[in-house]
Amino acid sequence: MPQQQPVRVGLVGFGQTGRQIYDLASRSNDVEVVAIADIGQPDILHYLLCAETRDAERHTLEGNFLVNPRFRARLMHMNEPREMPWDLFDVDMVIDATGNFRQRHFMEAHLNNGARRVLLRTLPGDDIDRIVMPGINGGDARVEDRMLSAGSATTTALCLLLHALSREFAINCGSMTSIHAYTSDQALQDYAGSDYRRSRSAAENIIPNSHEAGLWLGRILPQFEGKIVTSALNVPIHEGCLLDVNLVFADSGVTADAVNDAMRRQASSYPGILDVVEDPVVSSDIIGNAHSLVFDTQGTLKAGSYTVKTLGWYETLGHAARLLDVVRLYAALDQQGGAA
Ligand SMILES: NC(=O)c1ccc[n+]([C@@H]2O[C@H](COP(=O)([O-])OP(=O)(O)OC[C@H]3O[C@@H](n4cnc5c(N)ncnc54)[C@H](O)[C@@H]3O)[C@@H](O)[C@H]2O)c1
Repeated sequence: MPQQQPVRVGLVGFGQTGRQIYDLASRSNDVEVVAIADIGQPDILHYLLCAETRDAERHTLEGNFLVNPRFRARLMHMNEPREMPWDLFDVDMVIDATGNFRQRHFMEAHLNNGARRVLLRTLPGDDIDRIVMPGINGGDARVEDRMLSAGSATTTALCLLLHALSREFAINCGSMTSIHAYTSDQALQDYAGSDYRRSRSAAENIIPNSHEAGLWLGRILPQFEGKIVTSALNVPIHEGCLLDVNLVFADSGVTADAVNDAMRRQASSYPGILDVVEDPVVSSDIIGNAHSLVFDTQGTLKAGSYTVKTLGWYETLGHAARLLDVVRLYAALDQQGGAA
């Protein structure tokens, strides 16, 4: 059997998510990051990587290359998708981890420059080929897909909860609030931004925010199209997010214990992706956890006849891990079907 070549990834954006993807790939045996485009200076990007990772000495900067024991990645100081020369690096998948290039025309620019596929770290801004979540709708992926999104960390956590519970119960509708760590697009001090509340200091406030998960849910789980409303509260913590979901069940007999038991049973169907915690954890306990949802059995409460409230934890590391899972999913499809 011929040895399978590592999948070659190009990264756009070496921020929190980009660095997590790079570090995870450097510890894998099947994915290589071969080129990275970012507006940051190479020495600063290397410094940030080393500040956040364990075994920082594994990552060195050699000229314009970030080097680790498994591969070398060319750092490219550029900011326009149409200028990024993916053909020079024989890139299988470009991962956009900036959140800035969610429209089709940006994704087409990466494809025109030689990338075989493009994967967004965020929900898309336009209609694209597929929003893919391994373990949830990975079976729908097609070898001809080119423009992809892995959703977002919050969307994945919500989809996992709905996917797992709907295997055991009928769910009529619900609401989700993500109690979310602040993100780098928020201002530390009050600063005029894209909307009123997001112009207020992230370090000092609980900031109510919209969330697009509900708009795209039907593309991932068609049975929930238009049934779940979604929003966020951005809070002054650096990392660790909490998903608060109220679900209205069709059957009044569904108890909090039944929901917890179902999640305990279902967790084994999503290895490495969904976990269940029985301990009284708080947000900092979840940092470094690569699951996309850690369901909290102590948070489950029943209200009235049909409504059950649930809590679940997640952090961006889980999303970085899922992005690499999508890369692997398409590599396996290419392997089975021959690269299109
Ligand atoms: N981290 C989260 O919890 C979270 C949650 C939801 C959404 N998001 C969004 O996802 C995106 C990525 O998240 P992150 O936390 O990794 O962000 P980040 O700010 O840490 O990283 C973004 C990186 O992209 C680079 N960049 C920006 N514009 C660029 C351009 N034109 N060309 C090349 N590089 C460019 C920046 O220099 C930075 O290194 C952001 O839009 C963020 O708002 C993040």
